[in-house]
Amino acid sequence: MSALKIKGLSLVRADGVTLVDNVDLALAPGETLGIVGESGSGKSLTLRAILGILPAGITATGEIACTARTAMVFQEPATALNPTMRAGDLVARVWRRHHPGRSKADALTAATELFEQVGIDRAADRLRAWPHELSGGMRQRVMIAAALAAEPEVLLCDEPTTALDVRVQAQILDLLRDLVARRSMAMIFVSHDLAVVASVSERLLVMRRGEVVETGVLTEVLAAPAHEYTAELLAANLGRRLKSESRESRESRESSESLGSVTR
Ligand SMILES: Nc1ncnc2c1ncn2[C@@H]1O[C@H](COP(=O)(O)OP(=O)(O)OP(=O)(O)O)[C@@H](O)[C@H]1O
Repeated sequence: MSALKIKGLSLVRADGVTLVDNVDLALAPGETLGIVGESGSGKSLTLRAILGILPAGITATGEIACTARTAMVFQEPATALNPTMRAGDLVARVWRRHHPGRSKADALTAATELFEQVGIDRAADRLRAWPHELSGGMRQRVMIAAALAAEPEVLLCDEPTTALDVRVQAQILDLLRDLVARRSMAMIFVSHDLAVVASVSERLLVMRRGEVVETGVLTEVLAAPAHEYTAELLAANLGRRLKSESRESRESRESSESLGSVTR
């Protein structure tokens, strides 16, 4: 049984331009699916269609069957968080919406526990922080805590690490992997970055210009991409990794050389 099944989803702009074309997708309970594709390929709109929050003027046709509770983590925690609401209140508010009749005190206790689960230290203090007092990584942890407050069975993540530096990005990816495993939650993770998607996904779906060009088990797609575009993404990714590896080895050589000159 699928937690989510999409059949023939098309999204069309008011002027008749097709933005997403005949997308099929299925997600089993507990499964992680990565959607990769260049900017404008229709990844975000597909997620928005699942949640029923399409921008005005875009019409959907096709079928979306979703029996699971869903919650979304957006790309930009700086703008997605309400600047006039303390971090704890934001999470507590989402929790209360999903636990009607429970007290504000219960909600704050739940928010503290959620902060701890997403690795926010000094959780009780941080509940009172304003978004602008938190780092980008901490803000994204708050957004994840708010999503978890809805107790989702499917977590939808739209470029959740793109605005973060590489070190913090790795921490958030670790956190998501851990949460998905601990909660047996399914996840759809969207990014333009194949390496990022590959680090959290069991299955991969490749989109280009609104169409699905390839889908399959991640390791199989990476080992033998069937579509030229997937092969291009893979080659670009390998190239980038090689470049960053050679930069790291140059930097570590330089730092050991400068260490050598100090000790000499
Ligand atoms: N509100 C909107 N009104 C009209 N067109 C839109 C709207 N939002 C997105 N589009 C168009 O739909 C197409 C798909 O956009 P979408 O945001 O889903 O792409 P994406 O793959 O998520 O890329 P990105 O990572 O840049 O967001 C693009 O051509 C985009 O310009």
